[in-house]
Amino acid sequence: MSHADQSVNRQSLLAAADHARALLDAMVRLDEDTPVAPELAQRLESVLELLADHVQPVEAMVGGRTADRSGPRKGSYRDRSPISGVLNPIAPPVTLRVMDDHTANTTTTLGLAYQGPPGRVHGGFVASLLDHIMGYAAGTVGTWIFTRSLTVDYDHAVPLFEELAISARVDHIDGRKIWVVGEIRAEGSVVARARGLWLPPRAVPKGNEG
Ligand SMILES: CCCCCCCC(=O)SCCNC(=O)CCNC(=O)[C@H](O)C(C)(C)COP(=O)(O)OP(=O)(O)OC[C@H]1O[C@@H](n2cnc3c(N)ncnc32)[C@H](O)[C@@H]1OP(=O)(O)O
Repeated sequence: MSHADQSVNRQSLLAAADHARALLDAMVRLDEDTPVAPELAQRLESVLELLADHVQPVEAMVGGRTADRSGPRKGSYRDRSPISGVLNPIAPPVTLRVMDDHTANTTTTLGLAYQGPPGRVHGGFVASLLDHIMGYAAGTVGTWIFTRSLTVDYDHAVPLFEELAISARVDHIDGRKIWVVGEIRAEGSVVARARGLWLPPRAVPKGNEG
């Protein structure tokens, strides 16, 4: 495939992911008595049939550099992230900014697919957002790092349909331990805060030393 074709294909994939996001939103808002339910199920089934021969084997997709390379593996691991992956429809629209000063931030607006209590973002997703952005801040210190501990304070309701500003910074480093703080703001006010510990594994997984 030529570069031009690759670029067109990429744009089509991004558009498809956006449609899938819109579909998730429509699914959670559907009237349960809708007469289009049978046609909806049928059309989605035919979309899945279209994709059947084009999805990569899971073995090739699991992990980053630890992935089984025996099958084809095209595309970025980060594009498939459930929090910021542009090709993962469960990821909300998020553009990450990771800075040299060991900080990371983003903004996003969440719809009904992320609802916990009425009108509020689900607490587990609040924690996921913080974990992810804080993980990227920690990732400016070391490549192979994992969340070891995360404590979230839900100070106020995190609203749906309003722009959220999520930010994180490395607070301090103590040997292997990378301590990170993060927060979510809505209309300029802090609505959730977190503190967490990120650590590299004691040994880098075999085959990932480079
Ligand atoms: C590119 C995309 C980035 C997005 C990132 C998103 C974040 C993620 O999803 S990460 C996935 C979730 N996390 C995981 O799967 C991690 C699972 N855990 C592990 O693999 C291991 O526990 C690992 C590698 C983190 C740490 O292993 P290990 O070093 O053996 O842990 P452990 O010995 O228990 O703790 C290390 C140190 O931290 C200390 N510590 C652990 N927990 C705490 C805590 N809550 N408070 C204070 N200290 C603590 C321990 O006391 C120990 O201290 P010391 O070394 O001084 O004795």
